[in-house]
Amino acid sequence: MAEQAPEDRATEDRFRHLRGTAGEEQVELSREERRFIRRRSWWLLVRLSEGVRLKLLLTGLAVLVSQACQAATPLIVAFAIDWGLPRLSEGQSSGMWLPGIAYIACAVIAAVLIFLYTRMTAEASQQMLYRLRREVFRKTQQLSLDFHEDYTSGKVISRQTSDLESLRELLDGGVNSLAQGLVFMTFTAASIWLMDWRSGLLLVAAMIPIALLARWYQKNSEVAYRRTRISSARMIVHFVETMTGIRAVQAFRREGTRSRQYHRLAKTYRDDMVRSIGLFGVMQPSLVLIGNLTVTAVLLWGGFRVLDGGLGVGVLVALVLATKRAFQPLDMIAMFYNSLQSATAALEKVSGLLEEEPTVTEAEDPQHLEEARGELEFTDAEFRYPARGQNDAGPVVLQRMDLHIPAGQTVAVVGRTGAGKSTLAKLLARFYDVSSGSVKLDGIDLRDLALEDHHRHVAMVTQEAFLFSGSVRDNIALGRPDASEEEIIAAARAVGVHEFIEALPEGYATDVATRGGRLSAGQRQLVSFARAFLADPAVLILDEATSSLDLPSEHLVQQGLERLLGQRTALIIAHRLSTVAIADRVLVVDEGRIVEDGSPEELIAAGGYFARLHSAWQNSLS
Ligand SMILES: Nc1ncnc2c1ncn2[C@@H]1O[C@H](COP(=O)(O)OP(=O)(O)OP(=O)(O)O)[C@@H](O)[C@H]1O
Repeated sequence: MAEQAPEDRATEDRFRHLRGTAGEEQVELSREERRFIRRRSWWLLVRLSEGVRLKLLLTGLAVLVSQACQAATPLIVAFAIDWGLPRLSEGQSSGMWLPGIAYIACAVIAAVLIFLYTRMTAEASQQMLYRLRREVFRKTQQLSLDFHEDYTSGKVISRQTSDLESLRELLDGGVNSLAQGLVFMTFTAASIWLMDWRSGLLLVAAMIPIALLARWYQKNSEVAYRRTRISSARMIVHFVETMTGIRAVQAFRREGTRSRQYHRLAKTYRDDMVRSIGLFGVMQPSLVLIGNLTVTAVLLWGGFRVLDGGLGVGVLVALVLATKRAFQPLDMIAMFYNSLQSATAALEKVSGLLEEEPTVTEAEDPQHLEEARGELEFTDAEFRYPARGQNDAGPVVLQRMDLHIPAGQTVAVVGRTGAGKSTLAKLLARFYDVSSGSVKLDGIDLRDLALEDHHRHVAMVTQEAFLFSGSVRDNIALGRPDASEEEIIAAARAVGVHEFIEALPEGYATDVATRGGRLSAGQRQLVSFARAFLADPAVLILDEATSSLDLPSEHLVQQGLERLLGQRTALIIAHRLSTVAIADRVLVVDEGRIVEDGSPEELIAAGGYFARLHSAWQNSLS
């Protein structure tokens, strides 16, 4: 698999609890767990760098040469003072122009290379982020419904936004600063060694406390940043949930409670961030202090040696300059380290998400079905909802069901809430696969049917009748973007929504998200019927929720529905008995079993659950 680091089976089993998004909230990790997750994260980065590696190499080279040029400047100063000045005083002009030309050449080369590598880094890092954004989007769209029902859109949003932002900070500026800083420090340190090895020793001594400090920071900030990723995701989840459920929030006056919960989450995030940045706040000044103490030591020791005549003044000036400059990049490196820790925590989460695999997949060698009649068959079909992250699946929701629906039949499914009606629809739409037994369309097991053919032949119109921002026309043509204007209008006419659309401010071109294009629940339902009509599937599944409709529009929807059904096979999760009237057959589902099956008249005559439901409905009408 392209998205996974190559590893053996034993490792796979040992770290099952960290696979994919499982264990995402675990903050403290053992050494081995840490290594496993790190490997996955770095593997992702390596994969993303495909195609830009040459650019990265050239960037590295450009950084190397430009920093060498910059590090050479103190040497040129020393050369100018100790070699150039005496010659100049003897009247030789070469004492001035030789160091002058060398200095200018170094400055120009460095400037040109800095321009080049800044550009190349931006191109390489943006290319990597572009790939990652696309991958995260593609993956989250691909993942089956069980993943989304468990993971929530808030978490996906936090992966796609705040986590990728952390990575952007690192790739955009961080890597550049690190390469620049390291190369600059190495060259400057080398030039110090060349000028005076004793001062070089002081520099090496300074590396000891720096290494200890870095170790301390890494250990602590890793955990701290992991915490910030978790608290940031929780905050975003709460925000997204509140906004998507804003109607319920306002209807039940939950604003205060939701705000208080959000404040708590935002406070935790703030505290986690302060803790992480606080660690950086200790490391950075400590580095500056170590740097300044080293400069003082070089100055003092060098000063005494100048007095003794053991060191030239020019060399001492160059040494102090170089030592000061050698520590300058530490600031940048520390910042890099900080963004590295933050990005690594983000990368852990993103690489986990990319490791997830859809549970509903296409067979290796799928069967094709050009034209479908629409015959459906459930054989010994049992279903449990998968319990993600746990070993056992949930309780049995559908109990070994046998059901045959001939092509063209309209079947209404009724039953108590939680009986398993929607589950039946979800299995037909292949949002899930049965746990055992089979579901077949025209004799082909849905698991063996090519996904494209399944999508073409089986369409589901959901309760929410979701419309995407864009024109009414585009919304109708969702399942068949190549449909002609005439076909779109014909579909709208068929379900009886054409006149209404024509009356909109810009007709079919009206944007459904704008004020003039905002549609009522019934109108949205009709547009979604037109969409399904245009897609022309052999099997239509309707999870209808029309309780919000007033009577006239309910009548309109009813008419639209009848025209939509036509000769298709239809499974209607019926919440209103007026819909059941148009069904050829009614199934009463209870606790995952079909307990009554027959025409509406037969079931009324039989005097069971459906008969009671029907008489209650009759009473409510009279
Ligand atoms: N994603 C899920 N994960 C786990 N259990 C689920 C999930 N969705 C539904 N269930 C459970 O499966 C059972 C059947 O649910 P289903 O949605 O099919 O009922 P329904 O008959 O359509 O109910 P309603 O009329 O209220 O929509 C219920 O007990 C429910 O709690």
